[in-house]
Amino acid sequence: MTDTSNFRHIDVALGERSYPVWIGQGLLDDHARWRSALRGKHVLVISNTTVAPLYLDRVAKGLDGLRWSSFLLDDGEAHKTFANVGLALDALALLGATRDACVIALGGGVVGDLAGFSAACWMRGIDFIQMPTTLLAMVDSSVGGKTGVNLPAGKNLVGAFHQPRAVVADIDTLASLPDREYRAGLAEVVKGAAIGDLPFFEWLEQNAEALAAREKAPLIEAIARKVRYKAGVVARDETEQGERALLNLGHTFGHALETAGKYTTLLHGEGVAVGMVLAAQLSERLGMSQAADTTRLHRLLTTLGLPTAIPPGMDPEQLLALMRLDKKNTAGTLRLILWQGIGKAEIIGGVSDEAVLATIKDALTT
Ligand SMILES: NC(=O)c1ccc[n+]([C@@H]2O[C@H](COP(=O)([O-])OP(=O)(O)OC[C@H]3O[C@@H](n4cnc5c(N)ncnc54)[C@H](O)[C@@H]3O)[C@@H](O)[C@H]2O)c1
Ligand SMILES: O=C(O)C(=O)C[C@@H](O)[C@H](O)[C@H](O)COP(=O)(O)O
Ligand SMILES: [Zn+2]
Repeated sequence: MTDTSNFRHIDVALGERSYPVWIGQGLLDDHARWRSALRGKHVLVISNTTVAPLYLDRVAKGLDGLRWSSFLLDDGEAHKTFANVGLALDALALLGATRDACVIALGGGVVGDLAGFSAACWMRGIDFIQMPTTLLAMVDSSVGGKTGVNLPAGKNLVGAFHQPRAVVADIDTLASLPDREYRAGLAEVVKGAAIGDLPFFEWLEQNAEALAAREKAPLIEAIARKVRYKAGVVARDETEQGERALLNLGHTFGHALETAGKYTTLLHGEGVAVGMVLAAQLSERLGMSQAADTTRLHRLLTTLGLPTAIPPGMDPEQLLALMRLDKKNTAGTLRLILWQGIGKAEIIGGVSDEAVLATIKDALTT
């Protein structure tokens, strides 16, 4: 059952489509709570071959009396593909899922993004519930309704905004999460603070060692603060007409680094960590921010055990070409989230290729 002392409830306020984010211990077994978000009789649980053996049984116990099946992805970013969306839709067809069916996404961000997109596509949109099992998915990907898949040409190039009905973040599942994945999740926590919450950034600096050591109290506090921050941004700008783009700090560089490394070199959160440092360095080059802020960002990421340097062997021109396919760009110009210092970010258009290339080349040589 849910341990109430560590329980948090945060709403994503979107009118009739508002939904709760429940954060706590034992939530996968709190069937009455999450079953309240189910409407029909059909459920497809989408997970992967690593997470399902660990946690699917606990979810399955809550599906008594329903018609349900599961669809398991192979593990890894390389499987966040259109082909797998097709197979997930086939699984919904085989189940006979009607419009009141629900998809449950049990896993990290890869599972959540693909499951959410499958739900958005089936019969032009059915319900889904996020059950994130990585730190990154708890603090970021399960909240806000960005769903989608990668193409060989780049990350997340196909997708839809489709909000979940509920987010069930059972932090007990983090016990089995490898350290490297845990640290990658912390990068998206730092991002939220770096964009728009100076007091949170200062709190992270004070609690960095405890967070790196996975201490429970600061961890719950960090998850809740990041989710509350993101929920506010999403409520104000659901479809990224303005402010929401700031959540992309570090991502134009980061996605290019992930794609260039064929998803085997850097995890998403690691790409975001390196990308935030590059965005800070580019901002300095353009006279928008101070070296002292870049140093603080660098120090916090390092204390949390995150990479801050471009992996060896990356080609600056290839990275720039990948950055040109970023969704924030407009005809002919690169638009990036740049940094004005801790807690302040801005979307800037017309960034020159020269400035981006010089930033990447400097980072590769220092
Ligand atoms: N939609 C959004 O707003 C959004 C936000 C951030 C990231 N993303 C996307 O999320 C993805 C990254 O998500 P991620 O970092 O969770 O990666 P992931 O989904 O690949 O999960 C990381 C690894 O941890 C394993 N795992 C998951 N839960 C586990 C557990 N409890 N115990 C043991 N192993 C576990 C997975 O099998 C995988 O190997 C990327 O595709 C990224 O683009 C989306
Ligand atoms: O929720 C958002 O908005 C984000 O940008 C969150 C990011 O951390 C996340 O990686 C997202 O998937 C990036 O989206 P994209 O629009 O750059 O594909
Ligand atoms: Zn991200």
